[in-house]
Amino acid sequence: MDSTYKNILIKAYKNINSFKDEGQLATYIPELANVDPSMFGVHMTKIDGSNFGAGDYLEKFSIQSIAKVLTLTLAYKIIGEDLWKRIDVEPSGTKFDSLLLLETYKGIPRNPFVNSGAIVICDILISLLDNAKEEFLDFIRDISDLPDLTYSDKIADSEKKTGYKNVALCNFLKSFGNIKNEPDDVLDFYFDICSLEMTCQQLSQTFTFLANKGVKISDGKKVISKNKTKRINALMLTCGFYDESGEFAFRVGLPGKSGVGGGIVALYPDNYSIAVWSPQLNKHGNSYKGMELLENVTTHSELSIF
Ligand SMILES: NC(=O)CC[C@H](N)C(=O)O
Repeated sequence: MDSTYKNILIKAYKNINSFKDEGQLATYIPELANVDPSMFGVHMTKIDGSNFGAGDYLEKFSIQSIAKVLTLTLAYKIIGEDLWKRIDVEPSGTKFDSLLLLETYKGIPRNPFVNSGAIVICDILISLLDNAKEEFLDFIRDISDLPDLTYSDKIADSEKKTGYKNVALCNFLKSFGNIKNEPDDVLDFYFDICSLEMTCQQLSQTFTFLANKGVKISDGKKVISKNKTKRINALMLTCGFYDESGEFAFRVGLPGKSGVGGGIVALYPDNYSIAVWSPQLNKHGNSYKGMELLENVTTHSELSIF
């Protein structure tokens, strides 16, 4: 990777690493409370394949809600625009697990990235595929060129034991007719996709297709059309950080997606994908240092979509 980018990443990493972390671990999923809170890594992959990482970028972590972009990609690829009959494309302005607007909008989630929207996507995939759990894994292994990617049973089981809010969301959606399968099956699949583990390097590599008009950078294979890529990126920009999506666009200026494991992935279309991990979260459930680092990178590189 060219030295300008490397230097920007190294400087940003060192700078933010010296900050006092103002975030907290996500303890509502018991297994996530066992993560070393001092972990901090970043990795960038450019669409020419060059890449560079700093800090703990080779450590695996739970990608949690970042997986929602990948389930959306697969469902959207298969059923196209019919998807939007069951999920809207508006920012929610609420926390990721809020029940509030579901009643107002009669069981239509505001967008695919709040938990309710991602649960509906899981339901859609279960209806479309013979074995959603295995076929989704095949899909992400294929788009990432990472055949070893897998779910963490430990994390999925931990969330299954305590995920009462998601159980409530799924049953509430079912009462409006927006869940077609058994809620238990849908929730099992939802907890599985949230338990996926990746390193920052693997995550930035996996997301390069969204920075490359829907095309894999390794072999030129189309993952999803240009138009659908535009829409997925638009959703990441407007809804990727829940009630902090405006703040992320304002400070960082890139489409991105966060997870309560402390990961964030962001894209600069036609240029690069970047993944950062620091497990301590701000009050909106987004990585505190992760956001600081990405703001530093786009400010010093003077490269953002705006
Ligand atoms: N924002 C997130 O990463 C939330 C995902 C988490 N599995 C949950 O449903 O609560």
